[in-house]
Amino acid sequence: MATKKSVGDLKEADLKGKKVFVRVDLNVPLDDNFNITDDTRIRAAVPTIKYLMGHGSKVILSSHLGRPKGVTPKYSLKPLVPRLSELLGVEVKMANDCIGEEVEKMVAALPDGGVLLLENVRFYKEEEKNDPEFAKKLASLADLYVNDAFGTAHRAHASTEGVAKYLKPSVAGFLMQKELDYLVGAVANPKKPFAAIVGGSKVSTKIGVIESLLAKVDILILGGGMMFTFYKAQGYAVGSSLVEEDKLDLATSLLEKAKAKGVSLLLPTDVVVADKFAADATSKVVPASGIPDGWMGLDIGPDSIKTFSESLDTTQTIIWNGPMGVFEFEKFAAGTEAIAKKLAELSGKGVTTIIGGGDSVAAVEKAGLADKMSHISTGGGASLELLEGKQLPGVLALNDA
Ligand SMILES: Nc1ncnc2c1ncn2[C@@H]1O[C@H](COP(=O)(O)OP(=O)(O)O)[C@@H](O)[C@H]1O
Ligand SMILES: O=C(OP(=O)(O)O)[C@H](O)COP(=O)(O)O
Repeated sequence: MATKKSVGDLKEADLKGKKVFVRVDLNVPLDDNFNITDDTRIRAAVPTIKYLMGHGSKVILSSHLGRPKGVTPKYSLKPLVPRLSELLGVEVKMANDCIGEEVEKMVAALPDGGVLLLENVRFYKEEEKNDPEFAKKLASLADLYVNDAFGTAHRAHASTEGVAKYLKPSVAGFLMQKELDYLVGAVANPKKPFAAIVGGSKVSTKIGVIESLLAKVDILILGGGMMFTFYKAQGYAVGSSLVEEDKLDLATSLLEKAKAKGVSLLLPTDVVVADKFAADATSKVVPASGIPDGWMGLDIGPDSIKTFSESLDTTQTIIWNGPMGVFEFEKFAAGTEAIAKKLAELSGKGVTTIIGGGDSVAAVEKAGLADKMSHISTGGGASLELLEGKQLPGVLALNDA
């Protein structure tokens, strides 16, 4: 992917007094009372917005929230205004729509350095259809386009892709740039030795990532639910653990590929097994080759934690995608927590540690270690696609540097 022009490359004259359409990903979790339960994505959007405010731009913020079908009050962006205002230190104005006359009036009334938040762009079905007329209407509100919505960059929607056709320049925001620097840059040119840790529930959702990383890493550590498909492929009994029967051949071929490429592939040597899939299940540690009938593996065991930690001690760059066990249950969270702690410790020693979105981020946050890592991605699906080596439409649409 060619390097994209960044908001930091624009000159004072490009920004002062200009109306800037900024696509951000403010798709944050809200509880039943509309309280924000995790404001990471709002905080991550702040540097670009503050930069534009500081350069005298009129900032028009656009985002989606959830997956509404038409106008759905539950998915309004209004509950985000107080937190956004607090973080930006200004009173953010809120529009009741994202296009139309009312919105145009509000944009016209914005002072230099002012911020207007448009209502959920997915209230229009045209957004996800990437309808050109709708994209034109969004574009007509502004003079230039900044895309800082990394979490939605894998979607070719009107506000993430279409709008770039009608606004020049179209540039990347600071968050977008940081995500690409780590998830593309650091992975393509890592300080070596380079290790990848891949976990999560299924092999099928991670095949692309494993294959793509096999070409780059020195060490590949596999854990989580997917490990049992690899065990079974090697002839081990797996009890009632999660197995994808139709992926056994694929698991064998991935093991062979790793060997051929000289990648040190580590599978857990011991497993925490449970008598049922529940938080209060009876559990015990068994060797990988000794999973009893009727028991299911829900975490990696202490020997595996030790072996994985020792091999990570030798590395300079680590990327992690997918938990080591069912970390949502306290009893089976030890493996994931230990890996999170190890990465935090190694970050402190100068190792580059990258957490590739999704549940691994939730696990690191649960362990209170988020601020210790080199980079935590704000995108689940988007980071997965990047790690698979795919191009993101929201990035492709931007002007080259
Ligand atoms: N041994 C296991 N058996 C069943 N599910 C597991 C196991 N280990 C991890 N998981 C589950 O995998 C899920 C995360 O998988 P995935 O979505 O692939 O990860 P990520 O979101 O990080 O990419 C978690 O909900 C976790 O409980
Ligand atoms: O939360 C998001 O995706 P993620 O859960 O994969 O990180 C993004 O805001 C994209 O949302 P979408 O998957 O409804 O297009």
